[in-house]
Amino acid sequence: MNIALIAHDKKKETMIHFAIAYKHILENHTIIATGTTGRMIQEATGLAVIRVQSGPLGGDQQIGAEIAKNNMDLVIFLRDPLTAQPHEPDILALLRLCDVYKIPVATNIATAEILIRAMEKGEFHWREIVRSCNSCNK
Ligand SMILES: O=C(CO)COP(=O)(O)O
Repeated sequence: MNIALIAHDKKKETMIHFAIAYKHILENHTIIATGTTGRMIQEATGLAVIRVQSGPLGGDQQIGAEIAKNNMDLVIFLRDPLTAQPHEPDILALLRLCDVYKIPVATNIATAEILIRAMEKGEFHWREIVRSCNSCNK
């Protein structure tokens, strides 16, 4: 499965703790992350991370493009709801695409915990079916 990990600055510490706690799950999947989040996860866990641009420089759009190609199976995007972001349109576009393509998306740590545990239990097998079936996306 392909998992996107993204965190705004005030949520990066939470994301690092999440990545450490669930390293045993994450290491069995392909991790794609925005620039700074990805670097910090790599440094803290040693996990292999595919890094795109930093969010404000287009990273959210790059991950959005993968969603539009139906290449993402889970998006964990720890947003900071209390700080204005210069690239707010990109953030909304990414989340909108998750809805368009029906991608499980967590925007806070509580939902992230539930989704990663569901993945651990093998409850994401339906995503393999959806990905192999183009007409399922219509
Ligand atoms: O801004 C972001 C998501 O909108 C995250 O980008 P960084 O991981 O590069 O900080």
